[in-house]
Amino acid sequence: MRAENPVFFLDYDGTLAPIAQRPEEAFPHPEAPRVLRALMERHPVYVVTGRRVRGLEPLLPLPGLPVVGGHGLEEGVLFGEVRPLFPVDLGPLRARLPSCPGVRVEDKGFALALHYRGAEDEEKARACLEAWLKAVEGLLEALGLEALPGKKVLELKPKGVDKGQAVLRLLGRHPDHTPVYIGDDTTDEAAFLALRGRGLTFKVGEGPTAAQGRLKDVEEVLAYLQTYLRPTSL
Ligand SMILES: O=P(O)(O)OC[C@H]1O[C@H](O[C@H]2O[C@H](CO)[C@@H](O)[C@H](O)[C@H]2O)[C@H](O)[C@@H](O)[C@@H]1O
Repeated sequence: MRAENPVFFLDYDGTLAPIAQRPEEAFPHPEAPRVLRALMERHPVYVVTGRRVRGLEPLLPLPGLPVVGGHGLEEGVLFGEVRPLFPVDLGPLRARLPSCPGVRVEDKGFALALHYRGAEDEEKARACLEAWLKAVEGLLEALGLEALPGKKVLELKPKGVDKGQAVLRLLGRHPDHTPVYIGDDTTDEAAFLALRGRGLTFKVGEGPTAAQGRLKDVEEVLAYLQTYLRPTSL
């Protein structure tokens, strides 16, 4: 399945980079920088990630690559300007962080990611986070925040901002293009739903999804993207 005149929306973790034990160790597939550079010369390309835009720079050395960070909370280009899109105050939540053994806090400024990957007992850490979530329900409501579960992570971020909304905003800038969205996580489902009937969507890996197609792993993602680098037959 290949789109004519595509605009690419690519998730990072689990899509361009295999999942790693810690966020800072999630290096892209060795082919990813070359393929992305070549794609960018031919078509519009955006990375749509839950990470901070700046957080991608040490991993993906592609100056000028457009990135939507924080599931739509900020937008910019790698090694260039980045602008926040929504106001957020996480101060009161920072004062109520959970004390769950093995849970690591990634403070992105506009969102908190509570990671339990690698905890000695991941299930216990997840259950502890659930209990904490119940305890801070009222505070989240008052701050206009919501919890977004991802791969062994629970993210607290402003309500109503998601990759679906982000991708529709970006697509508005490319009205004559066909969106191709590839992602692996539950957080990508909002984009799959938003793009229903408008382009091509691919879920990476197993699990229920609203995407139309499936790619087995990061290796298959790169192989698929490379099909857009071959000359088309006349
Ligand atoms: O939207 P994405 O590009 O998929 O980013 C989602 C989150 O990715 C990172 O966490 C995930 O990947 C880590 C590295 O592989 C892994 O250790 C962790 O368990 C995953 O949840 C990142 O740290 C988060 O900020 C992103 O929101």
